[in-house]
Amino acid sequence: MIEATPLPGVFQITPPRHGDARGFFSESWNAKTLRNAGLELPAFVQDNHSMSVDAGTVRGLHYQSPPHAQGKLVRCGRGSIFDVAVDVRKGSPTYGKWFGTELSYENGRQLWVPVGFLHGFATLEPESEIIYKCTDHYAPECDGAVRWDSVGIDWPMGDLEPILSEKDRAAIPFAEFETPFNYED
Ligand SMILES: Cc1cn([C@H]2C[C@H](O)[C@@H](COP(=O)(O)OP(=O)(O)O[C@H]3O[C@H](C)C(=O)[C@H](O)[C@H]3O)O2)c(=O)[nH]c1=O
Repeated sequence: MIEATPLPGVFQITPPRHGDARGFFSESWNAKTLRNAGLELPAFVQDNHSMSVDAGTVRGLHYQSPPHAQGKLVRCGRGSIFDVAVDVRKGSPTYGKWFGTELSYENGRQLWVPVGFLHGFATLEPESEIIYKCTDHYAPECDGAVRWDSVGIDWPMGDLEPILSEKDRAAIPFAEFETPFNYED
């Protein structure tokens, strides 16, 4: 159900699915179940849902700086994505290191991305949807972006042409990024 990753603090979570002749039921998030499994997540205050029409859509690498930094619990409701977290906590032993994993409707896997990490994803199928819980509200004045292709992430895009927003096309390279996050926070 809960798997550690090479980035301390980032976890993969796969809630059980109860199948029957109609399909399945799953508690996609249950604070008590996670607490009993040893994972205490901060409170969530906002749910987001985005749909990307084409495979190869890249959203990220994004963050919100303090005082509205966000932890995110990400899942894929339709299709599949390659979801990535990058450690950007000054002083962290894994600073600049990334972890990526496939989240899909099929595998039901989720990724917990704590405060202090960049988050981004690439869609692997058309009309892929992500649904994610955030630990702080949207604060455009705190919104930041780092170029998706400037961290050395091994995106599984194959020959897909990346589709980016204007904001993401104009994002700064990681080498110029000054993180607002500290490891001991
Ligand atoms: C994030 C956000 C956006 N918006 C509005 C602002 C724009 O008018 C529109 C699209 O925003 P944006 O292009 O920033 O959306 P994404 O590129 O999907 O950004 C998100 O994608 C990456 C992967 C993330 O982890 C963040 O949650 C977030 O940065 O939605 C809102 O109204 N509320 C929000 O919380």
